[in-house]
Amino acid sequence: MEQETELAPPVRSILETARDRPGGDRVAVAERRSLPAALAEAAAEGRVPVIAEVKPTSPTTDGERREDPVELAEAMVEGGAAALSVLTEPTHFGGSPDALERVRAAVSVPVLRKDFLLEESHLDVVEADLVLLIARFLEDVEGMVEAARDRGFEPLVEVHSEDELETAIGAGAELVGVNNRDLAGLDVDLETFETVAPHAPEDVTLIAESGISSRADVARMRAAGADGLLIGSAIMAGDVEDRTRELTTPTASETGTGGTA
Ligand SMILES: O=P(O)(O)OC[C@@H](O)[C@@H](O)c1c[nH]c2ccccc12
Repeated sequence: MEQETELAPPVRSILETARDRPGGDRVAVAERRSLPAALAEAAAEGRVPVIAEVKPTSPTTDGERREDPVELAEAMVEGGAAALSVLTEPTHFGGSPDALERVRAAVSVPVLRKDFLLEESHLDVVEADLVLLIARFLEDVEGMVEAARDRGFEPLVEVHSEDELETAIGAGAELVGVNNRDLAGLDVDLETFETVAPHAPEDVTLIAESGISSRADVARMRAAGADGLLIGSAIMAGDVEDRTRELTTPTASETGTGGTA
């Protein structure tokens, strides 16, 4: 794990509170919904495979969306989202395990639990189809990958560099998210995905995370090899259904009919 002094102050504070948050009783998912299958299905139906994120607020967002997360989630699915991500971090993102539980009961697409999970017991707070594991914050990525699978949750291992990608692959990750946002400075650069993606083995499902805000960004990440795109702020910033529909509609270059994004 990196020196935490290198991290942006909000991220340090998130980690401090995450460490102290209680674990739960062991929960296991009854029937897991497959992310790769959902992404492939969306693509086969002519939609860009997007994981839309219910993210009420964040350290880099002004204000907070206070609607019922279930309403937001249903609007995202209506707008064409292949899967959903739900923040469960309460102090900096306005999330909750309860929101995830209710969203998962209301929709039939796979749902990712988005949080800063630092130890095994944190996995036991709520059921999800997928859990985010941030390589940078874990000493034993492989241990957490196994602990997640053991409970029936598929791990999505988040990386930000080629080194972390190697760690993730070495730990047995089959789903890898490349975060375009640097958790040290919180700045976003889509080149991160473009730089890291070519080093991933073919059989890994690759997700481009963060900073995707237009159809041009979507086309750029798809061209760089993203099997799926994780989009939060750009969808949460407007009418959620309309924004999701816009970002899941392929540009001419992606449908192969020519033209540019
Ligand atoms: O809102 P954006 O820029 O579309 O990003 C979504 C998602 O990638 C981002 O919320 C995220 C990626 N990794 C994280 C880890 C923790 C908290 C949040 C995140």
